[in-house]
Amino acid sequence: MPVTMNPHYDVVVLGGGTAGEPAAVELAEAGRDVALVEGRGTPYRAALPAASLLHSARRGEAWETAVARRDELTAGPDGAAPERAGVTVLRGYGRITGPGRVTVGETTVTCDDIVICTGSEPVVPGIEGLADAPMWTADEALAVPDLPRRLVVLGGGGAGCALAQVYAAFGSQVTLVEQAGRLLSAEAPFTGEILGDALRRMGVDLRLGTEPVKVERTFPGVRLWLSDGGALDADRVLVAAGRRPRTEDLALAEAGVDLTPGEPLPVDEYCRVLGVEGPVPGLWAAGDVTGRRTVHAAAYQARVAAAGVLGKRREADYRALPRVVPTSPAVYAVGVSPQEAANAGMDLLCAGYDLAATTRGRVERTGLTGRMDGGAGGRVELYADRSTGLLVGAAAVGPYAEEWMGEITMAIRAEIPLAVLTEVVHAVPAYGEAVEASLRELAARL
Ligand SMILES: Cc1cc2nc3c(=O)[nH]c(=O)nc-3n(C[C@H](O)[C@H](O)[C@H](O)COP(=O)(O)OP(=O)(O)OC[C@H]3O[C@@H](n4cnc5c(N)ncnc54)[C@H](O)[C@@H]3O)c2cc1C
Ligand SMILES: NC(=O)c1ccc[n+]([C@@H]2O[C@H](COP(=O)([O-])OP(=O)(O)OC[C@H]3O[C@@H](n4cnc5c(N)ncnc54)[C@H](O)[C@@H]3O)[C@@H](O)[C@H]2O)c1
Repeated sequence: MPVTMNPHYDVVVLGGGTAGEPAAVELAEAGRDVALVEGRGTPYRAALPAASLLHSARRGEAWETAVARRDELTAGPDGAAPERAGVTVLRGYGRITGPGRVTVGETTVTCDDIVICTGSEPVVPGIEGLADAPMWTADEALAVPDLPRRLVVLGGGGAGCALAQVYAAFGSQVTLVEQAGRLLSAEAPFTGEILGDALRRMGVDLRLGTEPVKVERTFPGVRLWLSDGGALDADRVLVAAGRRPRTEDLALAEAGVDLTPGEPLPVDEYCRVLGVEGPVPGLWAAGDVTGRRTVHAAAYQARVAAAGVLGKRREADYRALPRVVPTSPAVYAVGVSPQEAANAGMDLLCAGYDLAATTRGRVERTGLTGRMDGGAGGRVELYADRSTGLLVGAAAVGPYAEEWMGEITMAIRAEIPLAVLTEVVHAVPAYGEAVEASLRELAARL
């Protein structure tokens, strides 16, 4: 009887989302024989449909037009990029079944290197009755055409705020329930305050410092009882209560990797997976599965891991990774947050400036009745480490803050001295005026 050989690849990339697809393409373009294992028909890209709906809302499009635009964007046109680069795409959920061995359905393949890019999955809180209620996670909401009349959004992190704004902009009556006392609780408090103001102006009912304790189906809708004694009636609940790394298909105990369900896969600065005895040869990871939580972090780690597979030593540097909520106004944060600095015992110097005091702010705040954020305020805050005199973090809220805060990202990453930064001249009218004023204040106080 002939012996059937398992197909062998140089590299198997597990998961073809934001991290996996570019990793596979880069490795194939460098001449490696690559298989990409993807569980879904089309790879998952939550940021894209959410940003598309927010863009449509800003343009004042009808819901049906917005959904059509979202679906067109999510489906293509780059769906075939891996195949074009010569990657073999294996459809189905893959499992690591041994060192250098991946099984997809009935097929087992072997390889020299595995790059794990399995992403994350939504956390659904174990609230009594929630599982039986009409409920979406963000993944489901971003794939269906429905526009609920009354929607409860559970969670006031980036995803909850963005989705609350989407549905409120298209006419749903939205209530957002956040267990912490403020929105975006990991970021500087002013960010959640200004964004909350914008959401309230759009009609979103914010319930902060409370959480559902029980959920009951009330055909055709749902009733939620809150810990503060209140109750809410809605047609649907959208759960945006966080995500956890997806690691259940990774049988890594044999490789000496100590995995706790729901916890990130440990990696070093080269994106090598860490076992109890150090980096595991031939095992790499990138994206949400490592505990990073943004598109750009996933793409960055994918490049670092691909370089490692190709034998180049590229070290990841996370000091200036941006965090973005692309709402109106947008929230942007980079580097150390005030909370992180306090936890680390860092002596943080803070300087800030309101956008309303800039020329552009004064111009734009006149006659705002038709704008989606209703003219909510905006602000920049910059953070320096007093002991080094260097910028270590920043936060901003304002129209397209993610665009005009790029220079601060660069300044943190390149460790540009404040004495140089304060000599940079910004055009007027532009929100860079607020950045310039904050830099001068920091420099004066050092
Ligand atoms: C509502 C929402 C909005 C967001 N908005 C933004 C934003 O504006 N900006 C931003 O930077 N980030 C945003 N994010 C976060 C961003 O989507 C993620 O950080 C990013 O997608 C992570 O990329 P990844 O490749 O690690 O995982 P994913 O993109 O989740 O890809 C993982 C892929 O692996 C596949 N997979 C999983 N397990 C297996 C397996 N065993 N076998 C085969 N395939 C498998 C999945 O099907 C999936 O396609 C948002 C997230 C959400 C939920
Ligand atoms: N624009 C975006 O939406 C955006 C942008 C960048 C990254 N992301 C990423 O997407 C992922 C998902 O975002 P997210 O906002 O769901 O996660 P998150 O962890 O940022 O926020 C979840 C929020 O839900 C709250 N919460 C949890 N359980 C609750 C309960 N039972 N009742 C009330 N509130 C509860 C938490 O207190 C927290 O504020 C994150 O990893 C995030 O970094 C999103």
